[in-house]
Formats: sequence, C-alpha cells, structure tokens
Amino acid sequence: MKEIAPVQNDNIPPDASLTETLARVACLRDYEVRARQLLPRAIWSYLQCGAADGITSRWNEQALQDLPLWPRMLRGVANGSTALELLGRHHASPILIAPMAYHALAHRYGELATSQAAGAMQTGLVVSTQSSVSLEEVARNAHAPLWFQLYIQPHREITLDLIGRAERAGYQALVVTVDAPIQGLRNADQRAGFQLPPEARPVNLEPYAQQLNRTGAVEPGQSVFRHPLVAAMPDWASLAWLVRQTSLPVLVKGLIHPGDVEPALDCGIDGIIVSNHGGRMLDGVPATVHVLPGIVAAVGQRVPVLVDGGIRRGTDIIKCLARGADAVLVGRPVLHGLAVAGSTGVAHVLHLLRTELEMGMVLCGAASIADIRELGLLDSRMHDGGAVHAAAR
Ligand SMILES: Cc1cc2nc3c(=O)[nH]c(=O)nc-3n(C[C@H](O)[C@H](O)[C@H](O)COP(=O)(O)O)c2cc1C
Ligand SMILES: CC(C)CC(=O)C(=O)O
Repeated sequence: MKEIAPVQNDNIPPDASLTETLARVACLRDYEVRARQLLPRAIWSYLQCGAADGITSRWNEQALQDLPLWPRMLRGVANGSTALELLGRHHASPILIAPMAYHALAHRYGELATSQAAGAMQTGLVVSTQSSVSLEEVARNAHAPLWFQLYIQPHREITLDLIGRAERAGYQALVVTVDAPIQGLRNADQRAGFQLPPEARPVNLEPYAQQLNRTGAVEPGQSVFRHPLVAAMPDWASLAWLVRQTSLPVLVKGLIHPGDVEPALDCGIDGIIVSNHGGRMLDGVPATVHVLPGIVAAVGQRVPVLVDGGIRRGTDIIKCLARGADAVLVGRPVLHGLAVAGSTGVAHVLHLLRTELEMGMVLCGAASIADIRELGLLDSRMHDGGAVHAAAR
C-alpha cells in the first residue's frame, strides 16, 4: 500500500497490542472512547463535534436509543441473510460508509485504509469530494463498491470535470450533498483551535485551486449573504442539470423536509439519503430517524431511501429499516476505528455492526431485510395496547 505523507496520528499498535486491543473492544462505543484518548484535541473536535451546541448530533443518537423494538417470536430464521439489492446491484448488507472528509486526520493511510477495510467487509464506501486521497487513487486500490459524494461547485465546468473523473474511475453512483452550501457553525473547533494540517488536503479540488480561490472568505463584519459560496449556491435547477450530465445513478443527500421530496424527484434523482450531516450543519434539525417516515411516505417507493445519523448499534439499523429505510450509512464510528487501528479497526467496526445486525435480526424473528420492514417491529400503536398493524399479524 502506498504511504501518504505522515500525518497527525500514527496509531497502528504493534501486532501484539493490536490483538489485545481488538479483543477488548466490544462495540463501536469502545472505539469512540479509545479514539478520543488517542487523537489530538483539535482533530478530535473536528471529527466528532456537531455544529453550534451539538443538539442535533445528540438527538440523532438519543432518538434511536429511545425507540423500543417489538420482537416477534418462534419464526425460524435459520439461513437468514442481510443481503439486498440497491440501485440494481447486490449488497451484502444494508450498511454503507458515509462520505467523510479527510480520513488522513484519523490515520496516515487515510481513505486507502478505509477502502481496504470496506473491500474486506464487502461494504459500500462513499468517497467525499474532500477526501485526502484522490478519488482516482482510492478507486485504483478498492475492492468495495464505491460511490462518489459530490458537492456542486461554484463553477459548472469544475462540477462536470469531477463527474467525468468519477465516471472514468469506475464509481457506481453519485451522492450529491445539498445540506452544506456553507460550513456549519463549528464552535467546538474554534475553541480547540482546529486548523486543517497540511497533510490532510482536499486533493480532488487542487486542480481547480485557482478558480476556487477566487471565491474568497467572508470578511469580518461582512454579511453571510454576501459570502461568495452563498452567491453561487446551487438550487433545484442545478440538481436537474447535474442529473442530465451523468449516466450514473444520482442520490441526493441531506433531505429532511417531506416537502423537498417532490422537487428532488422532479430532477430525476435515483435515491434519497435522509441526513442532517450528523448534526454538523444546521443545529436544531430533528433526528433523522424521526423525519424518516415522512420522507418514506412522500417517496412512496419510487426510489430507494437511505438514512444516516447516530447509528452505533446493529439494533439502530433495524430501527431505521423498520421505519422504512432501504439502507443506512455510518459515519463517525468508521473514523474511530481508523484512528485506533487503521484498516483493521475499520474492518472490525464493520464486523461488529454486521454481527450486531444479524444478532438483532435473529432475536427479532427477521430472516431478511424485507422481514424487518414487514414485521411491525416498531409499531407505535402497540404502545398503548392498541391494534396491531395489519401487516404485522
Ligand atoms: C468528520 C466528518 C466529515 C464529513 N464530511 C462530509 C463530506 O465531506 N460530505 C458529506 O456529504 N458529508 C460529510 N459528513 C457527514 C456524513 O456523511 C454523515 O452524514 C454523518 O457523519 C452521519 O452521522 P454519524 O457520524 O452520526 O454516523 C461528514 C461527517 C463527519 C463526522
Ligand atoms: C469540507 C467539509 C464541508 C466537510 C464536511 O462536510 C464536514 O466537515 O461535515
């Protein structure tokens, strides 16, 4: 594997201690604790914190914890499976790795380590526009299904070039993130003094540096409305234009309001990712698992609906699928695994999650992903002793 310039964290323990570390790590939360101990404070702050007061970031996790599961008994689930078809392709499980900028902040091999683990665990990886390894280099070394996350750029020719690069490199889908026209309010980063170290650079955008530099920063005292990124902010017409520029399926990431579903479908998109960016953009947005049913109802099975935010347990995945998601994406825990033990840590995170999902399915009486949706595992009407959902009988 090609070595990237040394970065902040070189936390691959020697073999003996790696084995010991992994044996003691029982769940994703254990990786979070260890990553926090290992990483410099400012890096931890960037990777972990939500925007402003971190309300949405906490809600994402809390809302999942607060949903009780209603398992079904005596159903016989031997030979069950987590496999599914998504956008016409086979996936071993409904788990994908969410797009995240700068994996090199967590580990010196950056996205190369993540993609190695994703390949070993047959898990789809969404590579960020802001990856610290170029999209081409990740693709050359990948054995996992790759999707490319695209921020619509202020200049159409740059967006077009990025699309062409992703297509030529063999990415299977584009994920267009629409909830981050500007950066969220990162108070924690400010307090910790976070600055992007030179080793973690947005290498995919470097060929366009001259054009992008011209956008400039907000001057002190200047209105945010006058920020060049706000002036160049994409709209629905930009999304419709983008969909016409590619043969790849396009998913739109960052929808929360059911009222945005129809305009998105009108653009010709192929999938929706319900997301509040892990609570890193607008603080105060509801937890994604709460908004999911509204989006699912508005979509009415016309395209797949995926969700991310706060997923830390296999049972969280079951809850999201029971609320109508076709698949989920997992963010921060992947970076925690990466920080603690490189690609081995990421593979272990994915393995833990997949095992928990299978265990949860067995204990819920669900032999398949379709079963999770159909068994009434979250039927709220059961809380007050009311009628059991027809589909759950
Ligand atoms: C460090 C970090 C960087 C991120 N960078 C991106 C990005 O470049 N593009 C994007 O669409 N989302 C980005 N996200 C948001 C994730 O894709 C995802 O929506 C979120 O992390 C899911 O929540 P979770 O971390 O609680 O699982 C980032 C998240 C984190 C934690
Ligand atoms: C470069 C950024 C916009 C990356 C991002 O999406 C995030 O930090 O949440």
